[in-house]
Amino acid sequence: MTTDSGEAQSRIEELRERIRELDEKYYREAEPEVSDREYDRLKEELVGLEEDLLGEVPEDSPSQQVGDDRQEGFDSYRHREPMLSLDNTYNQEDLYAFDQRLRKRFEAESLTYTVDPKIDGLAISLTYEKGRLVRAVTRGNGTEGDVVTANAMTIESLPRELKTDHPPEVIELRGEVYLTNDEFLRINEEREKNGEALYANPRNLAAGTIKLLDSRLVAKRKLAVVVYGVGYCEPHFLESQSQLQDHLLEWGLPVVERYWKVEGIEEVWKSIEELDQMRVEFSYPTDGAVVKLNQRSLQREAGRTAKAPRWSIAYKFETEKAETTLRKIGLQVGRTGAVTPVAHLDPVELAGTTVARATLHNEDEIRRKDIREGDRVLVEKAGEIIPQVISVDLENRPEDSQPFEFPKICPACGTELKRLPEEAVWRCPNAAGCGPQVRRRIEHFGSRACMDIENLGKAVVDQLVSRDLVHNIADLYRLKVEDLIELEKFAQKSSENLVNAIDRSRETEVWRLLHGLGIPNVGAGMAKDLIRRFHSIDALMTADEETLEAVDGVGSILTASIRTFFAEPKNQHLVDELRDLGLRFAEEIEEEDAGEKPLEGKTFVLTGTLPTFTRDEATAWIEARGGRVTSSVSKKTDYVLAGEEAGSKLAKAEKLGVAVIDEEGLKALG
Ligand SMILES: NC(=O)c1ccc[n+]([C@@H]2O[C@H](COP(=O)([O-])OP(=O)(O)OC[C@H]3O[C@@H](n4cnc5c(N)ncnc54)[C@H](O)[C@@H]3O)[C@@H](O)[C@H]2O)c1
Ligand SMILES: [Zn+2]
Repeated sequence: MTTDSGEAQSRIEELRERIRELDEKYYREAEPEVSDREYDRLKEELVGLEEDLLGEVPEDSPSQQVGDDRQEGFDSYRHREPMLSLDNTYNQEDLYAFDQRLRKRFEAESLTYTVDPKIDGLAISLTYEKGRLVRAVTRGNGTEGDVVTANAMTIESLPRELKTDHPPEVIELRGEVYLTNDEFLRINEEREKNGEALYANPRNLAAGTIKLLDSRLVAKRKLAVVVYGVGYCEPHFLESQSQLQDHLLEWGLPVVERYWKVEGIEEVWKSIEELDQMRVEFSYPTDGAVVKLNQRSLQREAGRTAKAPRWSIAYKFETEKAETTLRKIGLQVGRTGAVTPVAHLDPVELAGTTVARATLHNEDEIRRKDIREGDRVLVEKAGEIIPQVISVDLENRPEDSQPFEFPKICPACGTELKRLPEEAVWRCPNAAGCGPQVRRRIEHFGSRACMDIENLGKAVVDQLVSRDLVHNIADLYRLKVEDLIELEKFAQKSSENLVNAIDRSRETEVWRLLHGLGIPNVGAGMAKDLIRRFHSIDALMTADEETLEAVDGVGSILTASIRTFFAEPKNQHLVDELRDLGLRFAEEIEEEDAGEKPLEGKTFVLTGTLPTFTRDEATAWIEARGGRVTSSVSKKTDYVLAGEEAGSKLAKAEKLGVAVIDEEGLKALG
């Protein structure tokens, strides 16, 4: 092997690994690390190298696979027809080449196509049997997806029945679940008020929402859907894409705002340009156009690859970019000690706003792109709120430029930074003594989303910390009126008010205290769920992994996060101090719970949708009677409580010979 091909080989390996990593973040966690444009560029590079070096693109390359969105906690369903991805391109030549391939294949002068907006949401398959909606399933790995029927049912515009007297026996329709731009902004604003992390864009928020395990939470976010395709239909009667569009409309389904049926690729191109002009007016985010061969018979003949149909292509619109100079790489210390690099830029206009800062994500990202202070850089904003640095102009790099060395000590307190092997971030471990961390923790603790202590704002916290009056949240409860009078803008009355407000917070709801502790990944909603389940901070502290993971919405990251927090001696000490200071640690438990324990020692697993109980309610009911609920079926499971649409867990129970009961059966046990 020559050095060149050796280099190409190692770049291929590197790209494959990176793409797998980004797929995991995007599809399963709904938290992309880079913009879509940047991801697509990496894929383009990979395909190019694979073609050059190997002569063809191997089927098991991540460039040829449909990203997998399946998650724990859902039953799975096998699509009658696979749900594929689409080949995509950002350039006109590829689009014309697509047309040329098809014309050659069919020996035709010109072909009829449809052009749709490409909605930036997530794909969903909707099965109607005899006209009735029976199932909604995510794309999953293309062959098998997660059943999300209950969540899809919260979508107001999704008809339960097709408006026709002659519905097909079975039809699997394909569409996109999305959030309008307005709803996205509304939810993020609310999250900001509550001190919760913001979502990067509507697509990720929609993807995260459809996968919530509690449909009542889904209902609070107004998901919407648009239907644009068909996977399977019995009997086969649809002859073209345009005929399908007519039926969708007639059946009362929400369809794309506008679609074009045109002759030949020139017309396709014109429609795409027209779409690009008008799409700003659409209520949903779009990132391109989807071109489809109109005739179904030709579609079938054209066939598909493992990843995408050969009769369709997505043309994606470029995102705006701007070039500027990166002056300095700064560091920010967050509430949980994460140290994030930030690019300080010469201000530049981008997509209607002035950009002076851009995120650099983490050390690996800086190294990967070899970003240095003084570089000319390209920044872009692709549906995301925060701009990113996408590349560096290596040719115009100043001669004296130096690679960026990620600092080894905290810029705020000088403590040596730590990086866990499974994490990409460096953290300052000095939670108790690092200025910005201490300030942000105390601010967070006093905020409306936590203890709701009036007048304990940022300016006050800054003074308390810099005057050495407060070093941690427990110190707040030791403050005296005399201490506060010394502060700027404080007098006798206002000092008394603050001391009283702090004092009153001792009695507040327990979830507020839990949220205020600042455990990474535990937001207000999660804190409520945890307290509803465990009733006290102490019970949560001693809960084992299995019990934690059985709580709706708690996965392995959250479990690790909670257990790591309470395992830290400094945090244990803080919790002890708060207890001694008289803060409320436990909710009162209803009478019922103190009574008999007929389910003592019994382990349950829940699956499917129950007729009257939600999952949380069923869990609480079982626990109140001494039983335990866990997440996966094993020989140790005593009962599987199965509702409608129960899937793989039920099958497993039957295989292991575990007793299966329904809600009635459960009530009979208690
Ligand atoms: N930022 C990241 O880290 C990251 C990671 C993985 C994937 N991605 C993004 O996701 C893309 C790959 O995702 P994908 O496989 O879902 O492909 P895709 O989104 O490029 O295209 C296929 C999908 O388009 C959707 N679609 C929307 N409107 C449609 C219409 N009118 N007709 C037909 N289909 C329509 C369907 O859901 C279909 O599954 C990448 O190109 C990239 O942009 C980003
Ligand atoms: Zn520090």
